[in-house]
Amino acid sequence: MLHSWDAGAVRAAEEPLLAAGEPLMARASFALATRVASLLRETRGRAGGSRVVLLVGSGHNGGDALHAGALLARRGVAVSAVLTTERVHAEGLAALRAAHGHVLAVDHDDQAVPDAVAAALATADVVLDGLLGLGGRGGVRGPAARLVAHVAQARPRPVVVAVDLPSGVGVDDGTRNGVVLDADLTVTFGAYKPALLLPPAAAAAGRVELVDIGLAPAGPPAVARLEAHDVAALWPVPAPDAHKYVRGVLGVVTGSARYPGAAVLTVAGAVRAGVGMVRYIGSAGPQVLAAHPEVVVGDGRVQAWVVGSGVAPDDDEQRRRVRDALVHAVGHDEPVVVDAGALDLLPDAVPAHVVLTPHAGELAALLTARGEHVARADVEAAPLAHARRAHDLTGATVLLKGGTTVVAGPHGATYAQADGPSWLATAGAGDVLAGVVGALLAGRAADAVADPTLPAALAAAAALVHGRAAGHANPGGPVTAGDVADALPAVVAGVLRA
Ligand SMILES: NC(=O)C1=CN([C@@H]2O[C@H](COP(=O)(O)OP(=O)(O)OC[C@H]3O[C@@H](n4cnc5c(N)ncnc54)[C@H](O)[C@@H]3O)[C@@H](O)[C@H]2O)[C@H](O)CC1
Ligand SMILES: [K+]
Repeated sequence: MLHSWDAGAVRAAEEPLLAAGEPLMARASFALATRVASLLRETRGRAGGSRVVLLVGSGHNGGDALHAGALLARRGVAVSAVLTTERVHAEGLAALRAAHGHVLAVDHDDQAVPDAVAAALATADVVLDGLLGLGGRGGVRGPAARLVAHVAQARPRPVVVAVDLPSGVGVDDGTRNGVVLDADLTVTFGAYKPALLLPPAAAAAGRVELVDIGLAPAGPPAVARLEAHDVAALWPVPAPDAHKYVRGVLGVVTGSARYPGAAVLTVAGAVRAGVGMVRYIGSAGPQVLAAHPEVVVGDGRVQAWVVGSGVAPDDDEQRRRVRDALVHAVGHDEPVVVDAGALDLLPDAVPAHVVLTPHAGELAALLTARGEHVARADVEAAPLAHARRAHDLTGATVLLKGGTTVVAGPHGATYAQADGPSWLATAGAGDVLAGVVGALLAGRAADAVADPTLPAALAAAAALVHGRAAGHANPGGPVTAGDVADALPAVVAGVLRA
């Protein structure tokens, strides 16, 4: 599992170490310089003779960049530091000067990037972004913002290495504030920060390498990301004496006359993820049976539910069945996945074993219906904040679908899963995901009710398997929702071997 800690927790962890005189910045900058040197060797054959430009802000992040620059300069790299403020880390600047690094400055009042700076950037093999780190508040401003825009537009673009974090991201909430310098590599110190896992900021980080500088953040992580072996530990694997009823029966109230395919796909997700049995309720029975003869059509005892995928707003009969299922599920402590056309039927307050699976537009509508006036773009700009808001307002566990799927549950349980290719953004993929979440809730229904943080972990596990199934179905190319479902058994088997 990848864990990330917010700025407050990282600072709390660093405090006693700094008080004890531990050389944290020396460790960080040494690791940074080592990584940049090996990057230069990979791209240019050797580090000596190459050119590195440091973008330096006022804080310790700039200090890291300056110290790393000094170390690189001593290895024969031509290093130029661009100071974006008069107030930069004094010791780092002295080290760079002593190593014969070149120092340039941008004028606060000058609207343009000075020629000398533009020339250094034009020939740089690597640009080190040391503008803002853990202490960054809001976007990059002033001359630093002009520099970032200049580098972002440069063609060819130099390789960008972010120091600790890409400058301009919201460290704890994963937002992007104005111009952000997209990095190819981020070398981060001591612990992952939430922005390195959360959308949309995480996309700016490129590859992330974590450097151990001796920090041990305490308390629960802010955001986690499951890996295959975590999912293996969560997955309901049948005991040797299992039969279909103990493995979990899933009630599925999805699809409508207008969207029968959604019923077929939700069921496909559930049966291929390994649920014991599916009971389908709705008008798409014939289509479901044609595709999945193992399904039982009609009412009966279930351990968990999936409701709403492909339920058209004008299908009164199916909406009544959804409402009945929701009332039954909440009243009988049965976990339930509430998708698409069922989201507007959600009761005001529900337990955490009710798992909502909206996309950004649906989450905006759900919040707006509860008086928040949120647009889809607001959700996309700050997915975690909105998923958490929806959890706070409803009590439900919220899985927000997107290129990176964010899950927010009780007691701060938060996951960000980025397991699927962009090809997964295809019609019906969400229906399959709802089925996979349902299968996991049915298989671990009693646990999911007893431990309110478990539904979030199960939802994240479903997102991992669903994302990987898309990659497995057709590596590097397009997939249909049906292909994703078909790939599930092999992906689950692979995950269980992890
Ligand atoms: N975590 C650790 O144990 C270690 C961290 N290191 C590095 O230190 C930075 C954090 O340093 P800090 O000085 O606290 O913060 P910043 O470098 O991000 O700079 C803050 C600085 O900038 C000003 N500021 C804030 N927001 C803006 C803005 N939008 N525009 C302009 N200026 C802004 C603010 O007032 C401060 O003066 C961490 O990321 C690591 O890189 C250590 O080197 C190793 C140990
Ligand atoms: K940075």
